[in-house]
Amino acid sequence: MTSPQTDTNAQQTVRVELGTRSYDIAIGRGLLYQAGEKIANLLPKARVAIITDETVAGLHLQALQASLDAADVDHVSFTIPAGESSKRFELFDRLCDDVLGARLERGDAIVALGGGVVGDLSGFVAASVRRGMKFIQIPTTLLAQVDSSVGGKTGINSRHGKNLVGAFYQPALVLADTAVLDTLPLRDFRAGYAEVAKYGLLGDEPFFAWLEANWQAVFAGGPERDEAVARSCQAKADVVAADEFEGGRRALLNLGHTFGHALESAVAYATERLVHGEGVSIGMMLAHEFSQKLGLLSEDDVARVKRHLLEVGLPIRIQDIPGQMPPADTLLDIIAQDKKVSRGELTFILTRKIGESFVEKGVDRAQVQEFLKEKLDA
Ligand SMILES: NC(=O)c1ccc[n+]([C@@H]2O[C@H](COP(=O)([O-])OP(=O)(O)OC[C@H]3O[C@@H](n4cnc5c(N)ncnc54)[C@H](O)[C@@H]3O)[C@@H](O)[C@H]2O)c1
Ligand SMILES: O=C(O)C(=O)C[C@@H](O)[C@H](O)[C@H](O)COP(=O)(O)O
Ligand SMILES: [Zn+2]
Repeated sequence: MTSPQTDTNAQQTVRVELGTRSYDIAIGRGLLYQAGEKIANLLPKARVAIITDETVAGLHLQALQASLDAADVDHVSFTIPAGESSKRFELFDRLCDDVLGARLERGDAIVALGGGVVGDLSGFVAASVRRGMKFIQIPTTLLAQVDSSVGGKTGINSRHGKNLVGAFYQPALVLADTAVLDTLPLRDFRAGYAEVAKYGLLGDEPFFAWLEANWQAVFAGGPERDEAVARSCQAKADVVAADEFEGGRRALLNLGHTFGHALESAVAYATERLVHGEGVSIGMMLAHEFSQKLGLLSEDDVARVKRHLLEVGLPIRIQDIPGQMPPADTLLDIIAQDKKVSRGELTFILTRKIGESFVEKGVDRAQVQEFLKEKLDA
């Protein structure tokens, strides 16, 4: 595994190695103010369409616009409503029309300023308009800085399930200004932390142990937060460089998502009930408990995962989601639409030990159904 590089301003860089499509993830406080200069250097004379959401626009859009002005970069801005329900076809359609209406060319750039919703939707617009424009991510949530801005998965949700329409499309640059996380509500910070913990759980027990010892400092800000972001980005960059299109190992990044996505879909992406990172937290707990049920994982490891997710304030049970949940059969039907399904067979990310997850194909539906029933009745 490579390590993040640190420069004299305490900014760190992680490189995603993908041949001619390689790119840097810059991490550090204050990067938003350098965005104009960095974009002008990377894409001289390019025009920029900023896509953001209403909440982020009120907090951080002006700083980005001022930085682009200072670097003489011409820009337009488009704003979408905040929240998961914006990851839908109507907004994709509207944004494509907005970008084409502004007469941006293929060599111009879409800049996603926001969380994973803005990033996933804007990336799909960038992949589609003129068959591919330049794309830059400026992630403003913890989740987007450690996960969604890296690796090129873009797309929208469908009534058939989560992220079912989209494209692999890599950004040309990621600028993660960790100072913008100071305005993030605690609920969204926690949700992003679930994806941070995921990297430890899926493949790096020492990182999980480091999080157990340092999570309070990560939540408080300061150097531990930046370190958690950089280590997470490095973990994701390594996996993506090895398996960009999820032929095998990349599916490990889906730990907790087979259950989690079904839960998000079951609540119709209503973020007042469940946000993605919360679904991942419950899904990771379920994946570890399911691994134990299959005789793969020890009770002690399950208890350790549970203790940490609980101490940071994340939900771990389906019953933690407010309101009525559908029965096991319905959840199983949703899981059957998961993108990892192959020839009708279910795939899950299971675990032998903390930090040793693996991809299991051909998981027996009856066992999943029985497990979900037990969990819903518990
Ligand atoms: N492409 C990928 O690899 C990938 C990885 C993980 C998750 N995702 C997707 O990401 C989405 C979840 O992303 P998210 O958790 O960032 O949600 P989000 O984009 O909805 O952001 C959460 C909330 O935080 C607000 N917000 C954003 N930045 C802020 C800031 N700095 N200060 C104050 N408020 C701010 C937003 O307006 C929103 O209300 C899901 O759709 C999920 O499927 C994609
Ligand atoms: O980048 C990946 O690969 C991931 O699986 C990261 C996940 O955290 C993320 O939620 C992703 O969007 C899920 O991918 P999907 O293919 O299951 O939609
Ligand atoms: Zn995720």
